Amino acid sequence: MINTNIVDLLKQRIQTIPSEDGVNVLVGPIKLPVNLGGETVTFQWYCWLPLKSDAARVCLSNPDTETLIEQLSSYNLAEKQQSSVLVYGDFVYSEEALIRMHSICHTGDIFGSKRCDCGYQLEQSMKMVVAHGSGALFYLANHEGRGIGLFSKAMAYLLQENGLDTVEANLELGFADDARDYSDAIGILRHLRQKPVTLITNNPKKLEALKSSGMNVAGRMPLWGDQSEFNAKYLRTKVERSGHFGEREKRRNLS
Ligand SMILES: Nc1nc2c(ncn2[C@@H]2O[C@H](COP(=O)(O)OP(=O)(O)OP(=O)(O)O)[C@@H](O)[C@H]2O)c(=O)[nH]1
Repeated sequence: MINTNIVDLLKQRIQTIPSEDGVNVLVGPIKLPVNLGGETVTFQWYCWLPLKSDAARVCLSNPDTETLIEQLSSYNLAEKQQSSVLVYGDFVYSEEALIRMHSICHTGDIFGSKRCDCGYQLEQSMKMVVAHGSGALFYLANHEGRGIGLFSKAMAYLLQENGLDTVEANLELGFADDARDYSDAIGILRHLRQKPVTLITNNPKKLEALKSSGMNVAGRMPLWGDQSEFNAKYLRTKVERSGHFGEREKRRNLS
């Protein structure tokens, strides 16, 4: 039996959002002051928990906070990763908002690896959202290595050290070049905002996923930078083999 005060406190910030194959339980907003290039910027942070099949059925038939809290410890969540989103400004009502769907990169985002441009893109896109005045950064935790997972990415790196490019390495290990799915994140985005969004990306697949969901996409903002001898081949492969928009392709206004 959970203390009723605890349940009352949490239930105001917990929502259940139907997804393609279950539900996403969204918790937030939570005030999050962030050090962004030496300045403290306050975001509103939300985290979501995808529940599929049985767990989703239980949650849908009995969507109360007490049941959720009781079941939490059985989900073994520290062994899995949950995605989250940092929201900035008047996200519901602002006429324009910048969105970044950032795929987790343990090596680039946490260690600052220069083999890719992920760490740079993460910090830069947060700065862009803040400078714009309204937007959101989705941090997608089930996207590591374009969906192959961290351990497999480590194996892919070894293959790349022996001459394979990013696409070839993924394929040789039996994966698709890009196995990422955006549907849960898009469901959360649509829950948080209906007005148009501009997506920060060089990846046409992200843009297409958002547009085909019915989301109102006003345009695209490119994000290139932090190029070095260490990531030159990686960046070239993105454009030449994965179909990313090149650096010289102008930002697109889709409206
Ligand atoms: N398999 C694999 N994944 C990588 C490698 N380097 C970075 N990644 C992953 O690639 C993902 C980022 O994808 P990118 O193709 O760099 O960029 P994108 O997200 O498709 O496009 P942008 O929105 O323009 O950044 C992250 O999940 C990284 O972990 C690599 O060498 N091999």
